[in-house]
Amino acid sequence: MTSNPKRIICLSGKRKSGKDYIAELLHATLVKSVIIRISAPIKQHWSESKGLDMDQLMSDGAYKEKYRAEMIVWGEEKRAQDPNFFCRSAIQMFNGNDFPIWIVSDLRRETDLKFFRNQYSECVTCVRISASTEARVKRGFFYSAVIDDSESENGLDHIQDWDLYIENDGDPLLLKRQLGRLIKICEESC
Ligand SMILES: Nc1ncnc2c1ncn2[C@@H]1O[C@H](COP(=O)(O)OP(=O)(O)OP(=O)(O)O)[C@@H](O)[C@H]1O
Ligand SMILES: C[C@@](O)(CCOP(=O)(O)O)CC(=O)O
Repeated sequence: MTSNPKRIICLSGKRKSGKDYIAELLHATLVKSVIIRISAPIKQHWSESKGLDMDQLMSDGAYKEKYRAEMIVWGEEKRAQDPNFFCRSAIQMFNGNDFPIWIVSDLRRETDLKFFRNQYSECVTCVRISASTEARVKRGFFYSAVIDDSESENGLDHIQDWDLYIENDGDPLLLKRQLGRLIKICEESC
């Protein structure tokens, strides 16, 4: 029987706020961690059914932006049948139960937040990452109503009880200090 996970860090924030960047920084320090990407099963389905490049869909380049709106629609159809489908699939896909620390890199919807807070209430830390529009634009963000006014981007805007907030506007010292708090929480849990 597995006693994992010991700690789950759930990251949320708008696109280009730095969720993946921060997930990677945490993962590099926390040797017993795995990054779980809720979007990965969606991208896997898209790469397989449409012949798209999975590596590019998973990366931070412009390629995935071409397909984002369509992937959102497809994902929402699946979620309407089973809201937790992608959370469960992603945990399985990344072999979550083999790792004590999970870094969930992309909470976007209230159903995602509730899934982790309800299923793993004793060990979950939910983090909201923010970045100025200016910083996000420098990282490749451009406004598109169909994406940026949708639940995928705004589904967690109303949440007030985040366990921790991270400002990721490009100040490396501030970021280091904020990540230090998360790393401590993880180390104390193992
Ligand atoms: N603090 C930072 N310093 C330097 N580069 C950064 C920082 N934060 C993010 N970036 C860069 O900005 C780009 C976008 O960041 P990232 O992919 O982490 O955002 P995201 O929130 O995961 O976006 P998306 O929702 O589109 O996946 C990446 O190229 C990343 O390396
Ligand atoms: C389609 C979608 O999963 C793409 C997310 O890609 P990323 O986390 O921004 O790399 C967004 C969504 O599910 O709403």
